[in-house]
Amino acid sequence: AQPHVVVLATGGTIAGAGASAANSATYAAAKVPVDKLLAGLPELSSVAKVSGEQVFQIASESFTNEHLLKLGQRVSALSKQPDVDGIVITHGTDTLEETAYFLSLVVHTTKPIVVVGSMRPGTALSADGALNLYDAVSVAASKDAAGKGVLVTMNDEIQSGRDVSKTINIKTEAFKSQWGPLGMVVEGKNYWFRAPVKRHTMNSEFNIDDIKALPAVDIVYGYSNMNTTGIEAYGKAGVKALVHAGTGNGSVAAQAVDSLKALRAQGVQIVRSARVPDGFVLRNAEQPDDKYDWVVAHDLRPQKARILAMVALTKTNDSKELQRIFWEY
Ligand SMILES: NC(=O)CC[C@H](N)C(=O)O
Repeated sequence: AQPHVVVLATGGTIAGAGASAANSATYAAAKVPVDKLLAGLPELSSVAKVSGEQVFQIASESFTNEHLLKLGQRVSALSKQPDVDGIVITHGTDTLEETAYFLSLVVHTTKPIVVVGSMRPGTALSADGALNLYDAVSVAASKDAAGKGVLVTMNDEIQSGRDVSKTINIKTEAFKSQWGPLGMVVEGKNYWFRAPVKRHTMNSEFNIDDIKALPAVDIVYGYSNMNTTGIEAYGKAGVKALVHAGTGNGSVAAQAVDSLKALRAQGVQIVRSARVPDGFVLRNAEQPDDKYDWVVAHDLRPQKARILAMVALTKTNDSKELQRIFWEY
């Protein structure tokens, strides 16, 4: 029998519609319902038995923690169904990487989970959504995609949901990872070149089935002439961890160091990340993390560090444990 793939639709440009075929950038996201998306792609029937569910119909910049929890719970429930072989999530590209990383941390399954979006609406010339979705379904339907964590199929590539980020807001070649794609998908066949080594899905100590709420974790951005208003406001608002998107190797302005130390003294976890797109933050370089009891974000960009900090804080508020988790995931 054909593999059964469930497509969970959440909105984004892959469900977008513009006024004319020349509108590649000006259009409304989250318009086309999942049934119509699937009906427009009859080629899927040769790859898998596909069923669709409309979970949300939103632009991904409006995703909240409640959306993450609801989606995670649905993916987890489906992954336990013996009649489901793989799951695809259609998603806006703006925060797609955050959702993909979240799912890779909390869903316990070896079944393929693939998150997919598009850069142009289906109404545009050279729309990319149809092929991206076809690739997502074919990867989700394939046995060789099992146990590789949550994947992202964009632009013929199979990326690790942990590593990949949106790097440009115009071209279809938008999703990149400094560590490279895991493989490519061409005409329904997967070509693998590497596998992730960080803990995910079946090997994660976190499980969506045990997570009822996510703690408040926010991000402050580092820049010259930085002021400390934001740091202090987040502290007053009761944030549980604050991610600092530092300059260079996660460096922190002197006045911000004082504010962050004061927050740490109140029990807030400080996660030192970097605003540069690539590389990774070294512990005790640029700032004495041991002395200040701060955590470094390893190679996670600020928005991904926020996701991991939220998930980790559901289990521990010990800074040494948090740092271990940041090295391992
Ligand atoms: N290319 C896109 O999907 C961007 C559309 C919208 N801002 C979203 O993220 O949902």
